[in-house]
Amino acid sequence: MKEKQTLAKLRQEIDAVDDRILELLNERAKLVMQVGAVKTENRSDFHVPSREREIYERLAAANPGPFPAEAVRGVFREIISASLALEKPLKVAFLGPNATFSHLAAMQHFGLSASLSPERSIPAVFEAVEKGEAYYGVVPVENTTEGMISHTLDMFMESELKINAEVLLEVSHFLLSRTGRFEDIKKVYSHPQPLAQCRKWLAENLPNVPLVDVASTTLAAQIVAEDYTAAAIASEYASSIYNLKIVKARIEDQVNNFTRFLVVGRKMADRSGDDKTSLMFSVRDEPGILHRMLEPFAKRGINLSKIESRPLKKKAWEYIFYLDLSGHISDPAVGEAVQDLSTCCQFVKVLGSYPRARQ
Ligand SMILES: O=C(O)C(=O)C[C@]1(C(=O)O)C=C[C@@H](O)C=C1
Repeated sequence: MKEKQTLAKLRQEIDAVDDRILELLNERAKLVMQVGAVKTENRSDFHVPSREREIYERLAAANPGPFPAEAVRGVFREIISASLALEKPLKVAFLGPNATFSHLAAMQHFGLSASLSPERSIPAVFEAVEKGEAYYGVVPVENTTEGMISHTLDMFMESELKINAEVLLEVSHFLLSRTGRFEDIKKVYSHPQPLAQCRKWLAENLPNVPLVDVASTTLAAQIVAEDYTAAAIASEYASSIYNLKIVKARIEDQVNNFTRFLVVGRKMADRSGDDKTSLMFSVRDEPGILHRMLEPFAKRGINLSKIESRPLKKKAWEYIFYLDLSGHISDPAVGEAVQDLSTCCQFVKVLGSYPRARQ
């Protein structure tokens, strides 16, 4: 009896707090709608990643607890996502179909109030944004075990879209089937990337079972939903959508398997104070060129976090380099270094400056 009374009293207090939270959420929503009206008048961007970063960081620093720090970010991501939808519903294209890791990355970045639309391929995501059918696009660009996803990098050769944000997602692969039993598995379906990322585990645990490449982890889950003798490697989220059992969780060979996604848009993102810039440039294959290329950055103490080269398909012995560096293109040192770089290159293209992702 005593317990019942205590719980009832505490729940009453929780209800009162919830009412206050709701009132404050509406007060906030009204302010955001005023921001939306100002932006409509001035034709400014509704989505401002640098402002969102500022909000998350200010609240993380101000949070006295015991409400967990990671949860503060999740709660505010949804508040901001819903607020932004009040200003203007944000359409975001991603590499589909639904339930792929790009879908999870888009949900992680834009929250559940954004209108997310699956596209068939990486070029189709770029095209949707270029044509204005979507405001942003989300595509994978590299994985910690498998390296760069060259399809995405190659898109920047022709496209004028800019990188507006990066999203880091811990990718965990699940072996899924209808029965959930190891002994029933006669075939394993997945996209080539997850198959590669689970190569060792598959060789040790299912050595004689054929592996079948399909276009996406979602397609693999769909096939397996109809076939009791097959298993799929897909996300945990796919198991709930396609009603599959988990045969084995987390079968990736390397723990801490992260995939990096890019958010592309038509404009350059504002400076947030902790940014990265991505560049692409081409040079002739001649002695000392690598040294000359890196000097403008070393001279100014600019940190380079990635350098990748790919042969230029149209011309033999010429290379395209992709470079990620610390700083925003509007920082004087970064701007000058890029200017210097252009004197020893055939061409330089700034792919975007964007807030550094937090893990
Ligand atoms: O401050 C703004 O520019 C807003 O539009 C408001 C708001 C928010 O909810 O706080 C919403 C969307 C933006 O991406 C950033 C912040």
